[in-house]
Amino acid sequence: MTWALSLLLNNQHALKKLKDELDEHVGRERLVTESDIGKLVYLQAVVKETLRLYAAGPLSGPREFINDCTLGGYHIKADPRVRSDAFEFQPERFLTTYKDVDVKGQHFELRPFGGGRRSCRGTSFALQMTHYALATFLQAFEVTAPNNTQCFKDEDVIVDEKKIMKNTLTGVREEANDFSSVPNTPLEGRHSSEANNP
Ligand code: HEM
Repeated sequence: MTWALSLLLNNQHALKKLKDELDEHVGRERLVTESDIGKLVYLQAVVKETLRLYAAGPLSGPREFINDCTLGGYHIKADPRVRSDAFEFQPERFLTTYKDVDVKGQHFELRPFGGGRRSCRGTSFALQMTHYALATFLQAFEVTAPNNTQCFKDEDVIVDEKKIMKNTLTGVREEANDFSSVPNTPLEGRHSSEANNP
């Protein structure tokens, strides 16, 4: 969830596309439900692309091919040109070139949940919850980068993993929570702020 949000904030076009999809398929009169997820194909692509870039549990052993090699009869090139955009956040790849690739262990190029008999038992639950929580959060809140403008490369939102781990483990929050301006219901807040600026 953290990586998905930071990637979306650093790629505002993707954030807009995701919010447009929510507006189109769910609207603003009700909150998204789990039964909407199937229609939200861009949301699914965003989650896949996040899992591709930042595998939450790289337990199967992260690997990097720094030299050309042959493995099990397959020749593997250490050439970044094989997939030049590998480090780019491009959810669209899962709607086009890689549209049939899923994350459930059947496709060897993307296995954030592992594969085979010891693959993750929580795959379906984790995906359902990630889609649902991300969709609900984005539908209900306007998220912006700290400077409240579009992020550009030199001022990207940086996720400090060590700080997140420390805060998660100790339950510490960096900033004091000020809920005074939080509306009663998230959707109400979104509507009222937009009512002033239609
Ligand atoms: C995005 C969230 C998650 C990711 C990326 C993830 C990833 C993984 C990975 C890579 C493995 C090792 C698979 C292997 O050795 O081949 C694993 C194992 C496992 N995961 Fe997850 N997991 C997630 C969420 C969950 C959740 C929510 C649950 C339970 C509700 C869960 C339960 C398990 C269990 C029980 C195993 C051990 C399976 C075994 O060894 O037989 N995981 N997970």
